[in-house]
Amino acid sequence: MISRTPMLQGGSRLSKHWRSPSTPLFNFPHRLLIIFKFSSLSQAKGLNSLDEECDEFLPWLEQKAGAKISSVLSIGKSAYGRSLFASEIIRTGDCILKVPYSVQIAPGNLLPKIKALLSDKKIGTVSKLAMILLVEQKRGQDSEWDHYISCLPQHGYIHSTIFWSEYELDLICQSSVYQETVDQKVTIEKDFAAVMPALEQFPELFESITLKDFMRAYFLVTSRAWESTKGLSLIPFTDFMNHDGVSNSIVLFDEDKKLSEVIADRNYSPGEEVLISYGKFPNATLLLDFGFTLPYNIHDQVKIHMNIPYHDILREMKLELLQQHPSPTTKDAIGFSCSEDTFIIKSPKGKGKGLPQSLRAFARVLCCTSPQELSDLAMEAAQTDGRLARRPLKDSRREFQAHQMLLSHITHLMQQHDAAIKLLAPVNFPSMCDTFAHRRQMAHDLLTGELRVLKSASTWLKNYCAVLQSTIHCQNL
Ligand SMILES: C[S@@+](CC[C@H](N)C(=O)[O-])C[C@H]1O[C@@H](n2cnc3c(N)ncnc32)[C@H](O)[C@@H]1O
Repeated sequence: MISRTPMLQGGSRLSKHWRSPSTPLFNFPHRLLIIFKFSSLSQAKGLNSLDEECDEFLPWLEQKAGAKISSVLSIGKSAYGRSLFASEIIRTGDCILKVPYSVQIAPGNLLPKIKALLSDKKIGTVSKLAMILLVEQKRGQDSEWDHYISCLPQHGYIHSTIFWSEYELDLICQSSVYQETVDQKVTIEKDFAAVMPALEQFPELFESITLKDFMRAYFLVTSRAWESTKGLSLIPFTDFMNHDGVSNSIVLFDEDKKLSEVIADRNYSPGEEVLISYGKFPNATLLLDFGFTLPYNIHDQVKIHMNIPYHDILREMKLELLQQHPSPTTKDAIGFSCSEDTFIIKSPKGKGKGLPQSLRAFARVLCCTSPQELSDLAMEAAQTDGRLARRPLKDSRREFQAHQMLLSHITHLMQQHDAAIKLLAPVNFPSMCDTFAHRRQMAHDLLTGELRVLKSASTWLKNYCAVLQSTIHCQNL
């Protein structure tokens, strides 16, 4: 989520931005063991047990910070792994935790000798943070972060698609996540190659660290770090909070007080799992960067690619026209800019159709059949705000053809998604191993979410085409 400003964003009162021992020292009132009342998500998932492995975590972190971090939250286990639970009544607007920057892990924490080796601009901040995790992990109990590092999930609990087998990945080959996963793995491999000199120079710190270890560390960063104006950082304790797609609580950064904090967006009873929003992420992002999906994600979207075919004799002219009149850059849910032939269809909100202007403009250009039609588009752009084919074409017949072409492209994608989803059923086959069943379920969530978005775009296009058809019919009378 990192380089893409995920858990990394926010919007807030503060600065604005974008994840053992057994003595029960816990600040968890014993009465809660008896009076847990679960509701909402935690109830639905039937959860919360005390996390004894983490009993000493909060006292350790508070001691390290020299400050109280939270008096209303306790660490427990939920269906989503570790999580934070209300240990007292929490009311909307309460500040539930404050984590000083001094106990956050940022690339600046790298040992100076390693920092110098990693100064190469090609090595991203995610990889640098990953290196810190690897160094600290290697130091074991000698590490000042041992309490934290030993609480981080191990391989078996990680389900990002970068860890999926080829067979598992094939389940989602209809989704852009497939290619994004391939690309992400290439990036990680390149970064691993780039950090190799550091690994080799300090065998005492990095001996026997494999690409798989590096990938896990990389994933831990993408799934648990936040980006703020001060850069990327892992925020212990805060990163035990799980994601709720409709929560309005986000992690806030107070530059003056040099701390991160979270404000409750609703009331919680003791024992309830306290959730935050990592960002308005579609399942595609949740799956790749965090290794989970939501069964129904209101932020779902579909990335589609459309090209001007090589056999189109107007191809060069069309490309030139599109380059001269670029549409506003398409951004995906996490603010990543998409290339000119990639378009994002979103879940429609309110009256919105979810289809981006840029895609409709592209379709209008694509459907031009003569140089004259193309120069009409250029003229129209010059007469308005300079954007190409932003408004409906004056010629309803051409407008109809462009949207009909879009409709048939989307219909084709729907058929492919539909077929892929059918192959996934039944999702919970008794003989399937847990990991595979879980990943199939996530593939199912991803593809059904994308299909839902495609269907709503298709419905809008059908209606629009029907209106255009009747206009053409009237004009012909
Ligand atoms: C920032 S960490 C949260 C703490 C984490 N549960 C743990 O055990 O340390 C993010 C990870 O929690 C899990 N997670 C968070 N929200 C989830 C959700 N709504 N559904 C399923 N898994 C979730 C995913 O494994 C994700 O990679």
